[in-house]
Amino acid sequence: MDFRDSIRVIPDFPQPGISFKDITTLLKDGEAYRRAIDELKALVSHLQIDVIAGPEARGFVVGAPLAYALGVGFVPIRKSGKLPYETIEVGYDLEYGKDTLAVHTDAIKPGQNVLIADDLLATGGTIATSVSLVEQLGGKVVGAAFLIELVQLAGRKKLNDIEVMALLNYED
Ligand SMILES: O=P(O)(O)OC[C@H]1O[C@H](OP(=O)(O)OP(=O)(O)O)[C@H](O)[C@@H]1O
Ligand SMILES: Nc1ncnc2[nH]cnc12
Repeated sequence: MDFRDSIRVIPDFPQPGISFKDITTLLKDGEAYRRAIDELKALVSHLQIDVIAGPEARGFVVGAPLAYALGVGFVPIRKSGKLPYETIEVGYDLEYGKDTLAVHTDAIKPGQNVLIADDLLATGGTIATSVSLVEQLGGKVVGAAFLIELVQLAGRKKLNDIEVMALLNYED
Protein backbone atom coordinates (compact mmCIF):
# COMPACT_ATOMS: atom_id res chain seq x y z
CA MET A 1 0.00 0.00 0.00
CA ASP A 2 1.33 3.47 -0.85
CA PHE A 3 0.71 5.43 2.34
CA ARG A 4 1.73 8.62 0.51
CA ASP A 5 -1.81 8.73 -0.95
CA SER A 6 -3.15 8.87 2.63
CA ILE A 7 -1.02 11.84 3.75
CA ARG A 8 -2.25 15.40 3.07
CA VAL A 9 0.47 17.99 2.45
CA ILE A 10 -0.32 21.56 3.56
CA PRO A 11 2.09 24.25 2.32
CA ASP A 12 3.14 27.05 4.69
CA PHE A 13 1.68 25.55 7.90
CA PRO A 14 2.18 26.46 10.73
CA GLN A 15 4.46 29.10 9.25
CA PRO A 16 5.72 30.15 5.78
CA GLY A 17 8.18 27.69 4.25
CA ILE A 18 7.02 24.60 6.19
CA SER A 19 5.50 21.82 4.09
CA PHE A 20 3.28 20.21 6.73
CA LYS A 21 2.62 16.46 6.45
CA ASP A 22 -0.90 15.99 7.82
CA ILE A 23 -1.47 12.42 9.06
CA THR A 24 -5.10 13.01 10.10
CA THR A 25 -6.17 11.85 6.62
CA LEU A 26 -4.46 8.51 7.26
CA LEU A 27 -5.79 8.20 10.81
CA LYS A 28 -9.45 8.61 9.80
CA ASP A 29 -9.11 5.80 7.23
CA GLY A 30 -9.37 2.66 9.34
CA GLU A 31 -7.87 0.37 6.72
CA ALA A 32 -4.87 2.64 6.04
CA TYR A 33 -4.27 3.24 9.78
CA ARG A 34 -4.38 -0.49 10.56
CA ARG A 35 -2.05 -1.32 7.67
CA ALA A 36 0.40 1.42 8.67
CA ILE A 37 0.65 0.02 12.20
CA ASP A 38 0.95 -3.53 10.84
CA GLU A 39 3.79 -2.44 8.52
CA LEU A 40 5.59 -0.66 11.36
CA LYS A 41 5.22 -3.82 13.42
CA ALA A 42 6.89 -5.79 10.60
CA LEU A 43 9.67 -3.15 10.31
CA VAL A 44 10.59 -3.53 14.00
CA SER A 45 10.08 -7.30 14.22
CA HIS A 46 13.84 -8.00 14.41
CA LEU A 47 14.19 -5.90 17.58
CA GLN A 48 13.89 -7.07 21.18
CA ILE A 49 11.46 -4.51 22.63
CA ASP A 50 10.30 -4.33 26.25
CA VAL A 51 8.41 -1.05 26.02
CA ILE A 52 7.53 1.69 23.49
CA ALA A 53 7.91 5.38 24.33
CA GLY A 54 6.15 8.03 22.25
CA PRO A 55 6.22 11.84 22.45
CA GLU A 56 3.01 13.87 22.76
CA ALA A 57 0.81 14.14 20.83
CA ARG A 58 1.24 12.40 17.52
CA GLY A 59 3.70 9.89 19.00
CA PHE A 60 0.73 8.55 20.99
CA VAL A 61 -1.35 7.68 17.91
CA VAL A 62 1.54 5.71 16.44
CA GLY A 63 3.26 4.35 19.57
CA ALA A 64 0.22 3.17 21.53
CA PRO A 65 -1.35 0.98 18.80
CA LEU A 66 2.09 -0.37 17.93
CA ALA A 67 2.65 -1.28 21.60
CA TYR A 68 -0.76 -3.00 21.66
CA ALA A 69 0.08 -4.92 18.49
CA LEU A 70 3.41 -6.06 19.95
CA GLY A 71 1.95 -6.83 23.38
CA VAL A 72 4.32 -4.45 25.19
CA GLY A 73 3.73 -1.40 27.39
CA PHE A 74 3.54 2.23 26.29
CA VAL A 75 5.24 5.17 28.00
CA PRO A 76 3.94 8.67 27.20
CA ILE A 77 6.59 11.35 26.87
CA ARG A 78 4.65 14.54 27.49
CA LYS A 79 5.00 18.27 27.08
CA SER A 80 6.07 19.98 30.32
CA GLY A 81 3.49 20.35 33.10
CA LYS A 82 1.15 17.50 32.08
CA LEU A 83 2.45 14.50 34.02
CA PRO A 84 1.20 14.20 37.63
CA TYR A 85 4.07 12.27 39.28
CA GLU A 86 7.80 13.10 39.63
CA THR A 87 9.40 13.81 36.24
CA ILE A 88 12.65 14.58 34.47
CA GLU A 89 12.50 17.21 31.70
CA VAL A 90 14.60 18.26 28.70
CA GLY A 91 14.15 21.35 26.46
CA TYR A 92 14.64 21.22 22.66
CA ASP A 93 14.16 23.03 19.32
CA LEU A 94 11.96 21.71 16.52
CA GLU A 95 11.31 22.65 12.86
CA TYR A 96 8.96 25.48 13.89
CA GLY A 97 9.58 26.35 17.54
CA LYS A 98 10.81 25.28 20.97
CA ASP A 99 9.36 22.98 23.63
CA THR A 100 10.12 20.87 26.71
CA LEU A 101 9.42 17.15 27.09
CA ALA A 102 9.00 15.21 30.33
CA VAL A 103 8.68 11.61 31.48
CA HIS A 104 7.81 10.02 34.82
CA THR A 105 10.94 8.95 36.72
CA ASP A 106 9.52 5.43 37.21
CA ALA A 107 8.28 4.99 33.61
CA ILE A 108 11.21 2.87 32.46
CA LYS A 109 13.21 0.34 34.44
CA PRO A 110 17.01 0.44 34.10
CA GLY A 111 18.09 -2.01 31.39
CA GLN A 112 14.76 -2.11 29.53
CA ASN A 113 14.91 -2.14 25.73
CA VAL A 114 12.91 0.83 24.45
CA LEU A 115 11.58 1.55 20.96
CA ILE A 116 10.73 5.21 20.40
CA ALA A 117 7.80 5.81 18.04
CA ASP A 118 6.46 9.00 16.48
CA ASP A 119 4.56 10.08 13.38
CA LEU A 120 7.38 12.04 11.78
CA LEU A 121 11.14 12.63 11.92
CA ALA A 122 12.05 16.21 10.91
CA THR A 123 15.09 17.89 12.54
CA GLY A 124 15.28 15.04 15.07
CA GLY A 125 15.00 17.38 18.07
CA THR A 126 11.94 15.63 19.49
CA ILE A 127 13.42 12.17 19.13
CA ALA A 128 16.89 13.12 20.37
CA THR A 129 15.18 14.61 23.43
CA SER A 130 13.11 11.45 23.89
CA VAL A 131 16.31 9.35 23.64
CA SER A 132 17.95 11.55 26.27
CA LEU A 133 15.00 11.11 28.66
CA VAL A 134 14.91 7.32 28.19
CA GLU A 135 18.68 7.04 28.66
CA GLN A 136 18.60 9.22 31.80
CA LEU A 137 16.23 6.62 33.26
CA GLY A 138 18.63 3.81 32.36
CA GLY A 139 16.68 2.50 29.34
CA LYS A 140 18.43 1.29 26.18
CA VAL A 141 16.98 2.75 22.96
CA VAL A 142 16.98 -0.12 20.44
CA GLY A 143 15.36 1.81 17.57
CA ALA A 144 13.18 4.70 16.44
CA ALA A 145 10.15 4.08 14.20
CA PHE A 146 8.17 6.67 12.22
CA LEU A 147 5.44 6.88 9.64
CA ILE A 148 7.35 9.65 7.84
CA GLU A 149 10.96 10.81 7.56
CA LEU A 150 11.76 14.26 6.11
CA VAL A 151 15.13 13.25 4.75
CA GLN A 152 16.42 16.74 3.87
CA LEU A 153 16.31 17.76 7.53
CA ALA A 154 18.74 14.94 8.35
CA GLY A 155 17.17 14.20 11.73
CA ARG A 156 18.70 10.72 11.80
CA LYS A 157 22.17 12.34 12.15
CA LYS A 158 21.14 13.42 15.68
CA LEU A 159 20.48 9.79 16.57
CA ASN A 160 24.05 8.53 16.06
CA ASP A 161 23.98 4.73 15.91
CA ILE A 162 20.29 4.26 16.78
CA GLU A 163 18.45 2.37 14.04
CA VAL A 164 15.86 4.57 12.31
CA MET A 165 12.91 3.07 10.44
CA ALA A 166 10.19 4.91 8.48
CA LEU A 167 7.36 3.87 6.17
CA LEU A 168 7.65 6.94 3.93
CA ASN A 169 10.44 9.32 2.92
CA TYR A 170 9.74 12.89 1.77
CA GLU A 171 12.39 15.00 0.03
CA ASP A 172 10.72 18.34 0.85
O1 LIG B 1 12.04 16.08 14.32
P1 LIG B 1 11.48 17.35 14.90
O2 LIG B 1 11.99 18.59 14.22
O3 LIG B 1 11.60 17.42 16.37
O4 LIG B 1 9.92 17.38 14.55
C1 LIG B 1 9.08 16.27 14.63
C2 LIG B 1 8.08 16.42 15.72
O5 LIG B 1 7.23 17.56 15.46
C3 LIG B 1 5.87 17.15 15.57
O6 LIG B 1 5.39 17.29 16.88
P2 LIG B 1 4.96 18.68 17.52
O7 LIG B 1 6.05 19.13 18.45
O8 LIG B 1 4.54 19.63 16.44
O9 LIG B 1 3.78 18.28 18.46
P3 LIG B 1 2.36 17.54 18.29
O10 LIG B 1 2.68 16.07 18.08
O11 LIG B 1 1.75 17.77 19.62
O12 LIG B 1 1.64 18.13 17.12
C4 LIG B 1 5.90 15.69 15.18
O13 LIG B 1 4.77 14.98 15.66
C5 LIG B 1 7.19 15.20 15.79
O14 LIG B 1 7.02 14.81 17.15
N1 LIG C 1 6.90 19.36 8.16
C1 LIG C 1 6.24 18.81 9.18
N2 LIG C 1 5.02 18.26 8.98
C2 LIG C 1 4.35 17.69 10.01
N3 LIG C 1 4.81 17.65 11.26
C3 LIG C 1 6.02 18.19 11.49
N4 LIG C 1 6.76 18.28 12.62
C4 LIG C 1 7.91 18.92 12.32
N5 LIG C 1 7.96 19.24 11.02
C5 LIG C 1 6.78 18.79 10.48
